[in-house]
Parts: sequence; C-alpha cells; structure tokens
Amino acid sequence: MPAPTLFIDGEAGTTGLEIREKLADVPGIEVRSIDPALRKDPAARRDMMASVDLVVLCLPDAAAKESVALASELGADAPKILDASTAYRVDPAWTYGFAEMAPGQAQAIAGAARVSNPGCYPTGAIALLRPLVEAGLVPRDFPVTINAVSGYSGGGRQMIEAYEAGTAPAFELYGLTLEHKHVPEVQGYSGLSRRPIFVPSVGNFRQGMLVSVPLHLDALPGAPKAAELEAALSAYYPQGGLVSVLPTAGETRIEPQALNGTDALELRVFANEAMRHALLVARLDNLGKGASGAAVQNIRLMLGLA
Ligand SMILES: NC(=O)C1=CN([C@@H]2O[C@H](COP(=O)(O)OP(=O)(O)OC[C@H]3O[C@@H](n4cnc5c(N)ncnc54)[C@H](OP(=O)(O)O)[C@@H]3O)[C@@H](O)[C@H]2O)C=CC1
Ligand SMILES: CC(=O)N[C@@H](CCC(=O)OP(=O)(O)O)C(=O)O
Repeated sequence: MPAPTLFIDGEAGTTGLEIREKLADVPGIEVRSIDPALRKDPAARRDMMASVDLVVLCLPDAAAKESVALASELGADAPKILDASTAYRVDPAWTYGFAEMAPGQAQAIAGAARVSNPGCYPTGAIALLRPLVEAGLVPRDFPVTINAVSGYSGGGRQMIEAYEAGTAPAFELYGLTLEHKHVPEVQGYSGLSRRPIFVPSVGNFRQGMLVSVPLHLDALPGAPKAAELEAALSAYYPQGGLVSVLPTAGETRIEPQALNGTDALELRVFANEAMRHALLVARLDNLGKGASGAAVQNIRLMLGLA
C-alpha cells in the first residue's frame, strides 16, 4: 500500500516546523511541501490539498478558516484536516483532538474528517477537571479557578524573540481581562456550566507548563477527602498511557520543565487534610502534549498508523 500523504499548511512557522521535525521520526508518511514562493497562494494550496490524504493547518485563525474554505471547494476530494489554531476547537462539527479525554475519543479522532488540536493550557485543565465533573465530585456549576504558568515558547515567535533578547520580564501574569482564548474549550470539554476564572502566566524559561486548580474540599458535595479526588483521576486514565496520576507523598514543590521533550502529561493532587484544602496540578511540555506532540499523535490516528 502507498504511504499516506500529508501537507502542512504553514510549515515554515513555529508549530509547522516542530510538527515536521517530529514527523521525521514517524516512518510511513510522505510529507509534501509547497514551493515557498507559493505558500500563501490559494490556488497552489488548494491543488496541494487535493493531492494529499491529510492537511495540517499551522496558521493564524483567519488563514486556517481560509484553508478550510479552500478544502471545502474540493468536495469529495477534500483531504482530512487537523487544525492547530483555535478556530474550530469548540465547533461541534469538529472532533476535539485530545485522545485521552474520554473513552472512545481516540477512535473518534481516527474516524473524523476534521480534528482540532487542543490548546496547551486546556490539555492540563481538562485532564484534571473532566473526570471529577463526570464523577460528580466537582459540580458543573462549581466556581472553578485555574492558575497556570507556561514557558515563553507558548507565546510564538515574538515572545520567544523578546525573552531571548532579554527584554521580557522574568515572570508576569497576563490575560487579565479574564477572557483568554482557551476558556471556551476548557469550560466546554470539562463539562462546566459556569465559566471558570483562568489566570495564565509566563516565565523566563523556554518550555514547560504547570496548570493548577485549588479546591476547598468542604465546598464540594459530600466534602470528599483529597484521596477520593486522586482515586477518581487514577480510575479515569488507563495505566501505561500518556496521562498518569502520581502520588505526592512528601513532595512540597513542583517545577514545570521536567517533562520537556516528551508527550507525557502528569496529574497530581496535593492536599492538606487538616485544612481541608487540595490543589490539582497538571504538568506537561507546552510544545509536547500541549502542541506538536499531540498533533503527531492525532496525525497517526487520522492516517490509521496508531
Ligand atoms: N496547541 C497547539 O496546537 C498550538 C497551536 N498553535 C497555533 O498554531 C498556529 C500557528 O502558530 P505559530 O506556529 O506559533 O505561528 P507562526 O507565526 O510561527 O507561523 C504561522 C505560519 O503561517 C504562515 N501564514 C500566515 N498567513 C498565511 C496564509 N494566509 N497562507 C499561508 N501561510 C500563512 C506564516 O507565514 P509568515 O510568517 O510569512 O506570515 C507562518 O509561516 C496558530 O493558530 C496558533 O494558535 C500554536 C501553539 C500551540
Ligand atoms: C505563553 C503564551 O502566550 N501562550 C499562549 C498559548 C499557547 C497555545 O497553546 O495556544 P494555542 O494552541 O491556542 O495557539 C497564549 O496564552 O496565548
């Protein structure tokens, strides 16, 4: 059988390059490139799309929408689409590309024509919250707050250049209008009816991420122990997968960079039972499971290579 074919629209950008590099380690996929001089030419992009099985969009939202319109012009010849932008993440016609999010999600991705790749922060937040909401431990309308810190690579080329030139602050909170673009996907796929407060931040390290959710245990229905939250998370994720739930015994701190270069996602429940306080923490590589690692996982599923 011929190798499945793939085109990365936006392959010269940060995300496109990362995916391309990772695909070099995946045998059995033929990656086709467009003449750089024609990379923004709609007709050339449409022709390229017509020649491949899967197109991966690594473009700003507006350009991603333009590409989807071009693909739609191809009718039955349209390739499958994996979109890395935020344009379609909560569109019900698209499948959300977080394979471990729910039983059957990997199969849904494998069978879908259009898949949106999750944002980095939502990957951590949804992984922590969805199992607890589904188990009834966190009510859908619970007033959830999510704090997170990312390496500066999450901010794209301009932020990378500012940090590497030494002109960016060592650490800052941002998104302080409380309208970050990731909130709708976090809320939707966690199953929350009340909009969570999301406080992102960025620090002077290239790569790595922590996402944390503080909880007053006595404010939850039935006032559960922290161990019950941990048990619900452990029961949700199959052993040996990319998502693991780890004990916290004796740990009093956690840093964001330990999973860099991997596609792993670690979840922990820190707690002080005497105070009835818990802190859910997700750790991931914002460029791994938070971006191109997840994209390659979805590419494999969509091309039947997983
Ligand atoms: N979790 C995830 O899946 C992540 C997704 N992203 C998303 O990926 C997308 C790309 O981000 P990033 O790689 O950081 O951005 P970059 O700016 O690094 O890359 C975007 C690329 O798209 C090209 N481009 C822009 N407009 C067009 C067009 N109309 N036609 C063809 N090519 C075009 C750009 O070319 P030029 O520079 O010449 O304009 C550039 O090469 C964004 O939507 C971002 O939100 C980002 C990080 C993580
Ligand atoms: C540090 C930083 O600025 N991070 C980015 C998110 C990166 C990401 O994954 O966003 P998309 O996949 O949705 O593009 C931000 O907060 O906008």
